[in-house]
Amino acid sequence: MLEINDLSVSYGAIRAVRGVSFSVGKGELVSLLGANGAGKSSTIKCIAGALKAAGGSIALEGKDITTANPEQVIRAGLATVPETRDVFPDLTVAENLMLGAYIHRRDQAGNRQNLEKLHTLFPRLAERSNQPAGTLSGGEQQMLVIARALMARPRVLLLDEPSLGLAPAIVERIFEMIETLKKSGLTILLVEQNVNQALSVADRAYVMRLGAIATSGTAEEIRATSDLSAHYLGG
Ligand SMILES: Nc1ncnc2c1ncn2[C@@H]1O[C@H](COP(=O)(O)OP(=O)(O)OP(=O)(O)O)[C@@H](O)[C@H]1O
Repeated sequence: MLEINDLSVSYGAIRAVRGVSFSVGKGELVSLLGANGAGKSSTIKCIAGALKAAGGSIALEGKDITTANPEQVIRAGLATVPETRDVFPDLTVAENLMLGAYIHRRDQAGNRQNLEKLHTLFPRLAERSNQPAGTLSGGEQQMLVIARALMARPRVLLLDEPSLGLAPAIVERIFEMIETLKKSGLTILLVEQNVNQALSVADRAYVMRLGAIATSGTAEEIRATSDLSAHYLGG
């Protein structure tokens, strides 16, 4: 579904991502793990079209999207939920969701149908439809940005640190939703600092360290890797 080959990302002289390769199969949930500064967000931003690749390639369902801009990436079938979790605070929950459906704006019937489906998955958002998004709690805003990305009807979803700064009980609920999305057949790439939570839902994982893939395997293999903490602690 998603094939990253020898990807590099630079900020001027800083090489944040150095020849990273990985893949995500259809219906798979793959997690990208690693300590602060390992290069996870830079990788995600590059896939999403928000950063230019300095080298390598990105293919979605066999189609090259390496130089695609963010709108072209979404149109190709890949939506991203950035870690910044930014909602439009003065717009209502419903208006925020409709902005996610921008590329399908001529298909109002399809959008209504998709919105109904998402309201079943996120009942809290249905209850808060007419409330300004800025008044939602952190967990509700996270649900809103995930639902807004799903309004684009992607086949691949990129989630950047969905648990960041949320209380443990809310994190549990966010991960339950991620599992539900996976069961619906969605292909997911999940960037996380919360290793245990990520491995509890992931089929496979890649661990990044200093801009490169340090280790990879099934969730069980990664869990059993004795040097996982070393990757996190920089050992
Ligand atoms: N806009 C930028 N300008 C310069 N350097 C940057 C910029 N963004 C990131 N970097 C650097 O690139 C490297 C990788 O950062 P990145 O945010 O991709 O890591 P990360 O694994 O996502 O970390 P975190 O979990 O803290 O978000 C870091 O050394 C960081 O300082």
